[in-house]
Amino acid sequence: MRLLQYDDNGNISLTEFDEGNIPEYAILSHTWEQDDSKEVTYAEVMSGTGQDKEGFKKIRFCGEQARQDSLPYFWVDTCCINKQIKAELSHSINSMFRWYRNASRCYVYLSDVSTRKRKASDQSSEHTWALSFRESRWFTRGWTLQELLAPASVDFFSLEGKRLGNKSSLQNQIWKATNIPPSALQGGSLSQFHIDERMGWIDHRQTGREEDKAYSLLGIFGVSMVPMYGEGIAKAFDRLWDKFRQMQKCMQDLRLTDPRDDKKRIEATKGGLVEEAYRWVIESSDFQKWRTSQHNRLLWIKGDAGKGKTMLLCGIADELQKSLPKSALLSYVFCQATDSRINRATTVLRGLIYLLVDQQPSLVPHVQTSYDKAGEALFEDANTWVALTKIFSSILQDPNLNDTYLIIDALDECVDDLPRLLEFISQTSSVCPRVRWVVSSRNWPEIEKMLDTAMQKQRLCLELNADSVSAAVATFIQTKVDVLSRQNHYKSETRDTVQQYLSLNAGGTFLWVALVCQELSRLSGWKAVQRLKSLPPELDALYQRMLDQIMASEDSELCISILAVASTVYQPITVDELVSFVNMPNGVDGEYEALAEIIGYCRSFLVIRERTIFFVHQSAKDFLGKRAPQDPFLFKTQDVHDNIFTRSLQAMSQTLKRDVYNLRAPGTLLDTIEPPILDPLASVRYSCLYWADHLLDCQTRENTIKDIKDSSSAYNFLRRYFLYWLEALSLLKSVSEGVIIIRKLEDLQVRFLCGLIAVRLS
Ligand SMILES: Nc1ncnc2c1ncn2[C@@H]1O[C@H](COP(=O)(O)OP(=O)(O)OP(=O)(O)O)[C@@H](O)[C@H]1O
Repeated sequence: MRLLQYDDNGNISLTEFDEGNIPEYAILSHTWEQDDSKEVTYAEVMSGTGQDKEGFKKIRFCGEQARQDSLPYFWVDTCCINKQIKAELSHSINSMFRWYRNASRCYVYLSDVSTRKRKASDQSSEHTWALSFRESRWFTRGWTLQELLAPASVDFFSLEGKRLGNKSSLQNQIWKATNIPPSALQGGSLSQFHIDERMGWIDHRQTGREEDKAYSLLGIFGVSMVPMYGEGIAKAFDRLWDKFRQMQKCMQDLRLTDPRDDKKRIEATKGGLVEEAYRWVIESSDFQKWRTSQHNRLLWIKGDAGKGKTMLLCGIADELQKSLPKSALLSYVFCQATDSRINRATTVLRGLIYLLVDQQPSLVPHVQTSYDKAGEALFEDANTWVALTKIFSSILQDPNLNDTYLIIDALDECVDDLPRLLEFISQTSSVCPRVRWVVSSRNWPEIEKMLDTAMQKQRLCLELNADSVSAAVATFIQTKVDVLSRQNHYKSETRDTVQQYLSLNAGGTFLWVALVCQELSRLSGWKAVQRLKSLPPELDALYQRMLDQIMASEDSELCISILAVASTVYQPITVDELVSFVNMPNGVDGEYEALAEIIGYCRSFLVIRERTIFFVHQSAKDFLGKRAPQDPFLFKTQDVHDNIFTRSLQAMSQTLKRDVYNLRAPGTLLDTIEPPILDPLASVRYSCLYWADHLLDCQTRENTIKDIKDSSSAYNFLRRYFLYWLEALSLLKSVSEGVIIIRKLEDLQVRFLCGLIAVRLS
C-alpha cells in the first residue's frame, strides 16, 4: 500500500509499505471532478508536479487534517494507485474496502457543501449547510458507499475544510439521505443485512464506468474478483452473485453453530451474567499484563469446577467487544461436553474460523480455496483436522489480518482430540504477534502438562486468587438474594438468614450458590429458611439431595427416564424430540406447556431454553454419570442407548414418507424450502441423525451386528424407509451425516465378518 506524506513546505511524497507493516494513516473520501484531468495523478506526485491542479486542494486538506490528528501518513485514491498497471488496479479495487476499514480516520471532503452564510441576515451557518449536506453529490456516487460503511471513524468537512460532524453525530441526516440504518453505520458486521437490503443502498447511486457499480460492492459483499472493464454491468453483477453464492455456501457448510448464539444461550441457561461478579478479572494485573505485553499473548484461566470460569470468559468477551477498536476481530468458542457440535477439537477450530471470516470477509479465500476442491467433506472427513489447522494457520499469518482476540472456554469439555488442540494452541499462540488468546480449563494434569509448554503464556489460577473470587462470590450472593427477596417477598429476617447461610457455606464456589438459589426460587419466604438448612454445602451432596427429592416424588419414574435420556443423547434434544423417547402420561403428547411442566419436575438438573433441554451445568450431568452405575434405581446407560435406538426407528417409521414436506415438485432447491409451521421432522430430527450411533453404543458387538443383519429392526428399517430417510436428511441439510452413518454400519459389519472368519480359522 502506498501512503502520502505531507512535509512542512507543503510538498507531498509517496512511500510504499508491505501489507502487515502499514503504519496508522488517514484516508480521504471525495467525489471525483467531472473532468478527471483536474485530479492529481500518481505520475504527477512521483514527478513532483500537479500542485496547481484543482484536485490538489483536497489532497492538501487531507494532509493537513491528518497532521492535526497526529497521523503522518494519508491515502487518496486519485494518486496513491498507479492505474496504468492493470494488476495494481485490480488489487486496489479488491483491497479498497479493507484500506478504508483499517484507516484510523476517514475524512469526507464535500466540495458542494459550504458553511458560508448565503445572506448576511442568516443567523446560523448550520442552516446553510444542512440541506446541501443531505443533497450532496457524495451520497449519489457508487464508491462512496463503502467509504461510508467500512471505516470506524468518518468525519465530514465542508468545502472550506470546516468540520461538520461525524457519522455518529450526523447519523439521522445520513440515514435520511441514504436509507442506511444506524446499525450498519456503526460498524456492525454487514453479513447480518440481507443481500436485498445491501443492494438497496447502491440502487440509486451512479459510477463513472458501469461495471464499477458491481465492483464497488466487492467489500460490502465480502468477495473478491478480477475487474474486467468492458464486460458490461450485467456480466459484472452475474460474476459478483456467483462469487457471493459460492462464499455463502462455504460459510453455511463451515458453520455448525453460531458461537454468538451459543454464548447468549449459555449465559441465559446459567441464570444471566452478573457484571459485578466478573469485573475483578478485568482489573487484575494478570489480565492487564496479557492485554498489553508482547510476551504474554496466551492467558490461561484455570480453576476447579463451578468457580465461574465460563462466566468470566463471557465477561471478558463482552469487555473486549466494548473496548476494542471496531477493526479488531474477536472470535470465541464455548465448549460443552454435552453438545456434539461444540465438543471436539475440529468443531472448536470451525467455530473460531467462522467468526473470524464472518467479521473480516477478506479472509474467506483461506477457507474457500480448500472448500472449492473438497466441498463440505472438507469439514467432516478423516483429514478435517489437518485441513482446518492449515486454514487456521494461514488466516493467522495473513498480513492483512486485523488485531485478533481468540477465546476458548472449557478445554476440559473438548471430548475429542483434546491433546491435538492443546498442542496446536501451545504452538500457535507464540507465533503471531497480532493474535492474543484466552483459554480456560479445570485443573487437569494433562492440560497443565501441554499448556505449560506454551512459550508466551500468562497463567491466572483461580485458587491463587481466592480472595478476589470470594469477594466476587459475595457480590453474586448479594445480587441473587436481592432477586429472591423481591420475587418471593422475603421479610428482612428471612433475607438476612438466607444471605448469611449462603455466605458461610459457599466456600468460594459460584455453582453451589447458583444451585441453592435456584432451589429457593420456587419456595416462598417461610419455606426457604427451612429448606436452606437441609441443603448440604458440598456440590455432590447437594446434587444427591436433589436427586433424592426427585426419587421420592410421585413422578419419579418419569423424571428418571427423562434424566436418563438427557444424560445419554449426543446433543441436547428438544422437547418435541424427547416425546419420542419417553413414555409420557396420557393426554400430554404434543402439549408443550404440559411437557415443559414435566421437565420442570427435574429442574434441579435440567433447564429448557428455546424448546431445547439442557443440563443446568456440566457437573450435574457428570454427577448422574457417576451415580448411575452405582444406583440400581437410576438407569443403565446401555439400556438407554438401546431404548433411544429402538424408539428412533419407531418414530422415523411413523413419520417419514415420500415428499414429507408436500413439496410436490421434485428437484426443488433446498435453499428455497421453508419448513412447514407444523414441521413433521421436528420430532425426528435427532433420531434421523443419531439412531445408528445409539445402535453402535448400545450393545456388545455381536448383538449390534444382529441388529443390522437380515430381518433385524435396523435392516427392515433401511429396506423400507431408506429413501425417505435420505429425503429427510437432505431436508435437514445433513446428507453427509447419512453417508457417515452408512460407513459406520459398513465398517461394523466388515469388522464383525473378519472376526468371525478369524474365529473359524483358529
Ligand atoms: N459472573 C457471573 N454472573 C452470573 N452467574 C455466575 C457468574 N459466575 C458464576 N456464576 C454462576 O455460577 C455457576 C458456575 O459458573 P461457571 O459455569 O462459569 O463455572 P465454571 O468454573 O466454568 O465451572 P466448570 O469448570 O464446572 O464448567 C454458573 O452456572 C452461574 O450460575
